Amino acid sequence: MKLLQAKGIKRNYGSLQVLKGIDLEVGKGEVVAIVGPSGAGKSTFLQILGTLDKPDSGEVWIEGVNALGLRDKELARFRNEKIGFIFQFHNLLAEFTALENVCMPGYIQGGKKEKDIVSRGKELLDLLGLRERANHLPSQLSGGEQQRVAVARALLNSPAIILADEPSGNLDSQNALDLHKLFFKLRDDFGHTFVIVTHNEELAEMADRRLLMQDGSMSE
Ligand SMILES: Nc1ncnc2c1ncn2[C@@H]1O[C@H](COP(=O)(O)OP(=O)(O)OP(=O)(O)O)[C@@H](O)[C@H]1O
Repeated sequence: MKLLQAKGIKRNYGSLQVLKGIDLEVGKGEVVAIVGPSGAGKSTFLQILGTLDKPDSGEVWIEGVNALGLRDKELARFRNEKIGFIFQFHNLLAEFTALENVCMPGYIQGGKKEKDIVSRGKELLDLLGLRERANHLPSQLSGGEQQRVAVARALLNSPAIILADEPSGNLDSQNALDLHKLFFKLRDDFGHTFVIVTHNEELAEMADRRLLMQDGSMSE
């Protein structure tokens, strides 16, 4: 059983056929990059994989669960537990510290002890070289640090898969390279699995698979 399976994903916006029946299988510990021209539907596809958007037809299976078959509340819980998201703009909450932002998916999940959530949050900040930044607000962090906080947040619940949409799109080349290396370290050391939409060719070349999205279809 593959960790993630998307089958026959179709999505239209009005008369525009953005996704024309896309299949994708991702195994545990794989790093998959999706590239393609602007407007090709990469973000739309990633949103569907992340269960944030529903396709017009098709299926998304994660760890053997038919995600689109879940009801709203179950789906929200499943998403928070199984999927980590990293966006181009980190989307950190401005009024919360780095540590509080990282812990947020743990609080949302419910049923976890605050002490355990905080210790996991601190462990992740340590791992990502942000120990000294735990009590800083996002505005007090550099762009690279903010994005590493977002990575730590994505990892808090030890998700099955991490979906990243242009994660280095807002970073200078050195910070981008550092972030890319971090993804591979997280894969090598902990077996994390990534699907990354990117315009960054260097990252796409580093990935185990580079998929091209074009004209509503995807090819290797
Ligand atoms: N909510 C929406 N309503 C109508 N059309 C949309 C909507 N969202 C996306 N589209 C259209 O669907 C197409 C695919 O958009 P999408 O953002 O998935 O592309 P992309 O490949 O991620 O592009 P980019 O590389 O520029 O981010 C585009 O033509 C876009 O205009």
